[in-house]
Amino acid sequence: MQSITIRRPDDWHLHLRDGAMLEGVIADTSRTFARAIIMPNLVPPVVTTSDAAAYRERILKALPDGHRFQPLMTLYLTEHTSPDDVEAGAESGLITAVKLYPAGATTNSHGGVRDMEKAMPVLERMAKIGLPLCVHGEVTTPDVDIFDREAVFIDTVLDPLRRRLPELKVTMEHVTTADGIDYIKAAKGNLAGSITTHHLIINRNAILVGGIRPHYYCLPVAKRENHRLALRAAAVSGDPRFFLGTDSAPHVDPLKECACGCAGIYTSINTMSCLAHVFEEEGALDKLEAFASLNGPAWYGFQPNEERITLAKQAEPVVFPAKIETGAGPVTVFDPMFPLRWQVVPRA
Ligand SMILES: NC(=O)N[C@@H](CC(=O)O)C(=O)O
Ligand SMILES: [Zn+2]
Ligand SMILES: [Zn+2]
Repeated sequence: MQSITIRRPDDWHLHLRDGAMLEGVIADTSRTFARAIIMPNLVPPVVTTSDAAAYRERILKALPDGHRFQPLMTLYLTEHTSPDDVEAGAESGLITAVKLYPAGATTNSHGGVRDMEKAMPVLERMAKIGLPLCVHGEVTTPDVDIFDREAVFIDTVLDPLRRRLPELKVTMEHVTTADGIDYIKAAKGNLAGSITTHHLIINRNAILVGGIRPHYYCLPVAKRENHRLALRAAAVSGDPRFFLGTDSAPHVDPLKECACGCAGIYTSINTMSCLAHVFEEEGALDKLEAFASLNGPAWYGFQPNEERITLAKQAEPVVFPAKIETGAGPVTVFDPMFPLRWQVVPRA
């Protein structure tokens, strides 16, 4: 049987939500991942250091017995965020990054930033203390086509910001375009990108061909095939600027299967199986560890995990549930549309 052993992976972009949903999903991450950057787009969002401390406690309380997992907390950047609060959070080790959501860009982002000028004092402080900014890189102006929003964000928001504050460390999260990959590769430093599992597997046809399929709808929306291929090439390249951020984003099925469905794909439970498949297909299983376990910690200034996990290739397809049941309701699991054979060997 073929198998591969890598350092325990981390997830550098994860939505755990709160309450019954948090309790229903956390084990799917903590079973496999040692750490994750936790997105702050709750309702209401995690905006202050004390909000983040309280949310961290709720996450730790929801952890199943015997699971060791470190939530890395982020703050949701608003036009009123206090630079001193951010600095205090970073100093204490509680805060790993600050998250920029352009207002209206995605789920629960209405309180995000409208006028970048108003966020400059916080961004300047972050540049000074070396705290990374994570960005949802899409413009929200209605005249920009939804498939172009990432590329236009790079030109009109990200590049001007990086020219103005070259010392600021920026993570372009869930990169979905060749434009994003090229922009990161061309940067002289202080820029990296996370890539999701699902964007390595689906292109926009998955959402629209043969009927509208809400469980393949997420933001940034999946793009054309040439973009998917560019993401794959970057992910399997070993280039330290690219790493895994699953963006696993659970919504209960009724909120996805309706006239105006939420954006988000749930991949926590089968991400490593999907990734091993993708990396094997690309002839790059030897680069899986860099993507899932080494590049992320190096970028965020952590040591890689000492513990290892083993993935074993099974003769028969590995079956994941079509849905998980949570106290908040059922959540459909990402279906990669091919049989999965790689399985994380359970801890002894
Ligand atoms: N990715 C998504 O489609 N949805 C995320 C928000 C986000 O990461 O943009 C969510 O919170 O549901
Ligand atoms: Zn996002
Ligand atoms: Zn996200």
